[in-house]
Amino acid sequence: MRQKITIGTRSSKLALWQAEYVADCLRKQYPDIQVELLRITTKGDKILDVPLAKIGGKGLFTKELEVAMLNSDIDLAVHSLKDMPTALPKGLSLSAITKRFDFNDALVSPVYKTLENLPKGAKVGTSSLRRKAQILNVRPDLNICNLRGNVNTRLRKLEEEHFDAIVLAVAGLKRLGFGDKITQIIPAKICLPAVGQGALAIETRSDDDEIKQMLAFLHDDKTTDATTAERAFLARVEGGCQVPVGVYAQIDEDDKLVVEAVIGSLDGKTLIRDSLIGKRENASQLGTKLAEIILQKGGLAIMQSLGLCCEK
Ligand SMILES: NCc1[nH]cc(CCC(=O)O)c1CC(=O)O
Repeated sequence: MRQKITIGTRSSKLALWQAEYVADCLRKQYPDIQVELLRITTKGDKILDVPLAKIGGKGLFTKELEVAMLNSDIDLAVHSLKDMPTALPKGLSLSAITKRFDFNDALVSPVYKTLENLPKGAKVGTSSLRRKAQILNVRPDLNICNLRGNVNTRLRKLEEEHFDAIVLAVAGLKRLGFGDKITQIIPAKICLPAVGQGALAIETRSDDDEIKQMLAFLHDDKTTDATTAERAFLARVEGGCQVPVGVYAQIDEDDKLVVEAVIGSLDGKTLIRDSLIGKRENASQLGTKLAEIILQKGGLAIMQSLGLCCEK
């Protein structure tokens, strides 16, 4: 067995927390192995002032890490699953998906606390088209303004730029110790999360069987099945975070997989939302099928109006 494992990570506080978390798990599991972090800057980290939807490009936060892995500078990369493109570069695999604890989005609104309580026309910060469309659907009066940057930056801008509320993932806030700033967990019936939100993905070289085996203890079956359906949905609509697409899958009490998803128009007036239930072993087909249904019910027209084609 190898003596040392090098984990590649972005340098944002959230990325470092995630990489440290996996490093600690590995150190506990394999006390004799040295585990190190190597910080790598990605394009997404460099372009901070442009809404992600405008930069486009898949794998904005992952590409440089993948190059390092293919060069064997690092053995694995830790990502938020939601930042992972649905198709990985040749030679790389998703080797473990960790247990998901929090999938929802959160409102941070020190004065008004909840969406319902926000005054008419309140200034709400998010650059996510998914969050924007779903929030406008229930509160068309709100003034949604762009808010980019990592979690710490966004919390700082909440005050500096006088937002009445900002929207962030519960998972990221909690990981960084900002759980107490959350004033409302936005229910999934209002806002479906991004694909894979709240789960960590560990990426390795496809042929590195040793590291894959070493990571097996971090793998969570239920989260993997659920996020497999979510990623299949996204792969079919080819949305990324550039379109208002939300999807959430979970395993119910009968061990069935329940997938819910939405495609929305940018103004939030139209939300095409539906759900499917099926067997866990058919996760991928279930996600694809739900995508077909939602596209057919009007999702395709929305995608086309955005200049995004997903006909297959
Ligand atoms: N887009 C950036 C990003 N990538 C992962 C998370 C949060 C952690 C997660 O969803 O697992 C965040 C911040 C956010 O959306 O608020």
